[in-house]
Amino acid sequence: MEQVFYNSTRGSIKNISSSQAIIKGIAEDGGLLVPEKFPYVKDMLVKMKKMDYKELAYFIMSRYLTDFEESELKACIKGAYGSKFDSQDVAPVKKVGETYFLELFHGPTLAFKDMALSILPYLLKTAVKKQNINKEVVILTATSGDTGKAALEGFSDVEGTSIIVFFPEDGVSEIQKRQMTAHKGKNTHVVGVLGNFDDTQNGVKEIFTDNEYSELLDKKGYMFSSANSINIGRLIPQVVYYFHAYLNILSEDEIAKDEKVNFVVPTGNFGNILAAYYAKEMGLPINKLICASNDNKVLYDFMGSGRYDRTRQFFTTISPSMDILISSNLERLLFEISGKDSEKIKELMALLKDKGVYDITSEMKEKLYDFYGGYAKEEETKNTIRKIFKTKGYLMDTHTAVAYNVYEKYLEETKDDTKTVIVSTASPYKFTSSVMTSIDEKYAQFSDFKLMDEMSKLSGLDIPQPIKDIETRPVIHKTTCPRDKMKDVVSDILNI
Ligand SMILES: N[C@@H](CCOP(=O)(O)O)C(=O)O
Repeated sequence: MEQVFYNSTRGSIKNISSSQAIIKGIAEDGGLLVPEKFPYVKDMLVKMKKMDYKELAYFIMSRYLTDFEESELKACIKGAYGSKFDSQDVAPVKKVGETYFLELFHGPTLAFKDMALSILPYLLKTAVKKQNINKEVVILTATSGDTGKAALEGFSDVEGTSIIVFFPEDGVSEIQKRQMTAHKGKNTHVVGVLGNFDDTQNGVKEIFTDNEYSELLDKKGYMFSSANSINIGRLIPQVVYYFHAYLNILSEDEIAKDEKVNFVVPTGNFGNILAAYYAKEMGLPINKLICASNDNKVLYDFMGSGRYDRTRQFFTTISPSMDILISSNLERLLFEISGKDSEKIKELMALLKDKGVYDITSEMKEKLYDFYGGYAKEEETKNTIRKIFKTKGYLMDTHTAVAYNVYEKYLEETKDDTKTVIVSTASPYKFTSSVMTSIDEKYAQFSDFKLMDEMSKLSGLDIPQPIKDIETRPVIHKTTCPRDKMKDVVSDILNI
């Protein structure tokens, strides 16, 4: 297999191995680590058709994680995609009307983050061993709702690691919050930040790139890594399910060999849709990557104008995992469409930090051709949930509904009849109140927890096992902190 090395988008790191990249999480210059090239596998799609999820995961991931031995990577995959998923298929594709839903919420925390965070702890542990590191790895995570619980689940009681999750105290659903604050695990810490997700993510990134603090940590026997999609070890496992979805539809003869499909991705931090872009670069026949936003439509505006402008009102919406104005992984796309120009990326990221706004060049904008941006207002999201449930009997969560609504607008505008896959990122059970009141306002009188039963009665879907007893689970993690005290909280937790 051809070796693939990793570079920082901002130029300070060149040619490190995949295990080094996974351990690092983010480069010291604040840049993100990217593969130097994309392995091309289009000619092998027919061969891949016969693979189950684990075989496919090995096929794709082994082309990126080239310093992992076959036995090491296979062990990671086996550990990750087993009994914790409630579907044999791991990521089933459901046809609803003429559209396909790629359901990524069958893992232990009911969101797509499980697809990568089930395997990241295994990859990290293997990488640490390969690099002969004998420090405790502290996983710092910022979450707008879903990553946090998936990371806690993945890293709980993993030897040689501890995990600290920061979430916006008032910016997640009740069920998301309880999933995190009631989480058990000796090495886990959960902290509510008195700010929004951008504050939370910026705070974490500042800690990561504080070199003096890293030195202190090093002396005390610790090192940081990330469970967010800034870590390339989060992103690569996500590429797999785009192939899986395509091959699934191909096997069902819904499309012909080499026929292109569209993917519609509810987007916040840009990791999920970037994984689809990586799949396209690897030769997966993709027509459009439809980037769906909620009222925090910074990406929609960017796709249309080439101007990224985070200086705007931040909205707390019913699709909280997408309430983000600084979309981390866009930096990786900018790097690709600039012709891997790290000087340009440094300039744009400095503008983003200092002024909150940057413009890409017209050449870069042309390369956004693969993408289509759209957004759904709150009422549109609610109407979509109600309409699709009433007309097709399919119950979606709020994030998936944003994607579906944007797809309807795309269809209306383009009349594109390419087969389309909606990426369904979370179970409706994580957002019971928003989903149920979309169907009928009468549900507004019940709490999120009580609505789990109502949802089950209405939809005929069983309450997922991992959250059955969530209402009565005691809250263990009660710490909150202002945005500018996050580093102090980390120091307290680590006792340094
Ligand atoms: N939507 C995310 C925000 C963090 O994104 P990530 O993909 O970088 O982990 C969440 O639910 O926490």
